[in-house]
Amino acid sequence: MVVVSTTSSPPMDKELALILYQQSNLPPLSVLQYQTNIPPQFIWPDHEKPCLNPPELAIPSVDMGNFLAGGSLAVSKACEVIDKACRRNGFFQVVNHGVDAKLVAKAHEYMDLFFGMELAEKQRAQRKLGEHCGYWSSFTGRFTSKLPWKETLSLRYVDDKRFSNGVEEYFLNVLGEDFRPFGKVYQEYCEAMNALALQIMELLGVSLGVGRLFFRDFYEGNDSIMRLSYYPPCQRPDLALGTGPHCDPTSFTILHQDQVGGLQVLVDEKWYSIAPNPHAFVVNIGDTFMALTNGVYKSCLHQAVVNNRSARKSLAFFLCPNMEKVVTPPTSLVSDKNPRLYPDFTWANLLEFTQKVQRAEMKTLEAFSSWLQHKN
Ligand SMILES: C=C1C[C@]23C[C@H]1CC[C@H]2[C@]1(C)CCC[C@@](C)(C(=O)O)[C@H]1[C@@H]3C(=O)O
Ligand SMILES: O=C(O)CCC(=O)C(=O)O
Ligand SMILES: [Fe+2]
Repeated sequence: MVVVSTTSSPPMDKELALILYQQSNLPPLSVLQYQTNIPPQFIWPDHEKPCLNPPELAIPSVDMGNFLAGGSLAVSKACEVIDKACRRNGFFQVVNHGVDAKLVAKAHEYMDLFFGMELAEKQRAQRKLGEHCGYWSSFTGRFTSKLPWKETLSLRYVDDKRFSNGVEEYFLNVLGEDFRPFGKVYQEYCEAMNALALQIMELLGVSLGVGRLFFRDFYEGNDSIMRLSYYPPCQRPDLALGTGPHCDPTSFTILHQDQVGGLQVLVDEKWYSIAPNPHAFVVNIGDTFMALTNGVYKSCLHQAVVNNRSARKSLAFFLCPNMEKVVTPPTSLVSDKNPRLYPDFTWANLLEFTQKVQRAEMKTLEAFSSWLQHKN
């Protein structure tokens, strides 16, 4: 069933509307954003309906400036904050991170340009079924219910000299020479995120007592995902969700959200919002790192809500291990008292699970573990 209210929509090319209707039964969000009658595919069940005005989370801040300056007292202070946050819910933010504010601003600017393009142009980078990179929007996706109110562009970033210009080349190969400036900005942004991610890994190694280089080395050659998310306004933010409740299946995420706000996290069964801070990156532990620490550091349920006033953007760098690396916790984190919680796996296994078997939601790690054990 399609619910199309024609009252407040801007005009749309009739031929395009027809093609889209035939393909998916859903008009694109550029049309739906004006409608109060939203298609049922976007309406989330009652127990997952968005919480619109939750209290703000007092998110712990880690000053990377002190760490970068190299003082050992500063490192142990930062690690104390990280350890406490990661044992509890896996969310903290980093400030004085050394990433150029102009680069972050450019990355947002180019998102406006990309998502503002004609649909057919964006679809030249269409993400294929079962793959995790490319342009994606709900009406072209693999799901039919609990659709997220967003469009995304996901890019693969590999920390390997052999793919040193991989992001830039993606734009050139898929979208053409005119997109070189996009490629350059996101190449540079991914490199900055990778450098920051490896620094945070050093802090995580110290805070878990496994040594400063343990995780840093593990994530060398990482095969990560850079995702640009664009959330158009929605006339029924009480019914729809930009990104539904989930734990990131990845290792950790470094997120920059714009000033609009919409990121929420579930702590002790209650939703809290994470206020935008243009100078900070929000970091959250994902399921892969939770497994790598044998459950000591937690991944935590979060979501992104939408609003009826303005579009929202976020830039997420999902750090992932190299596809071949076996995710197995260091021996110091396993004992009779703390037996293994998850089987050994590779990121290739978990990625396959989220792309071909079950969408990442709540309890993905448990579902994945039993799928893997039955598969082998
Ligand atoms: C490997 C991934 C799958 C998702 C993108 C990255 C990391 C986060 C995952 C995701 C965002 C979790 C919520 C559901 C999802 C389908 C989405 O809303 O986009 C997930 C991504 C995905 O499967 O594409
Ligand atoms: O856009 C956001 O603020 C968060 C999105 C998110 O959690 C994700 O893409 O995994
Ligand atoms: Fe997430």
